[in-house]
Amino acid sequence: MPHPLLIRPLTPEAFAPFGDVLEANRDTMRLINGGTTERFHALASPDVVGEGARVILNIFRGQPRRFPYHITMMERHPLGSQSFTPLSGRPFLVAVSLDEGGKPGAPQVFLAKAHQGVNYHRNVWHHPLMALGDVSDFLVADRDGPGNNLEEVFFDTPYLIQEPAL
Ligand SMILES: NC(=O)N[C@@H](O)C(=O)O
Ligand code: NI
Repeated sequence: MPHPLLIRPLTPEAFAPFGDVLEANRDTMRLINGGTTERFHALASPDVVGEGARVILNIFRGQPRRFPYHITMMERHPLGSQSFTPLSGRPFLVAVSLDEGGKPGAPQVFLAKAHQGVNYHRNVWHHPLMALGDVSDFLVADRDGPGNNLEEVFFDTPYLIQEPAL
């Protein structure tokens, strides 16, 4: 029987064990360009390791997930962080897990608003991109370079997510 999961609002505090929330946080704001631009400075810092590693920027075009949705696996990137910033003006789902002896614990699911992105810290368990509603584009900063940067674990019993109330 799948384990049902609740969906929580995405906040910097709740997401802190897993990474950073990318949003126009006034505490980070500095006026630039003669006062014509607000710079929300250093919301996160990409982290890539290994000889020949580099930070790259990508666009991911995600198909919307259908519900009820089963989380059957989680992944992590041991060699680099990975961030997702929505470009299509729609919210999306974020699922992350604490590490339990090298395996992902129960997923924690957050609803990211259309103006919120996330930066998964290096080696943090997360579910692949979960777009909502329609095909959605995301700006993704992650790692390119040699070495295996993907570890996947499949759960014995899936977890169940019901359609989020948007
Ligand atoms: N595989 C890939 O590049 N995407 C995943 O890492 C993901 O988190 O969506
Ligand atoms: Ni990933």
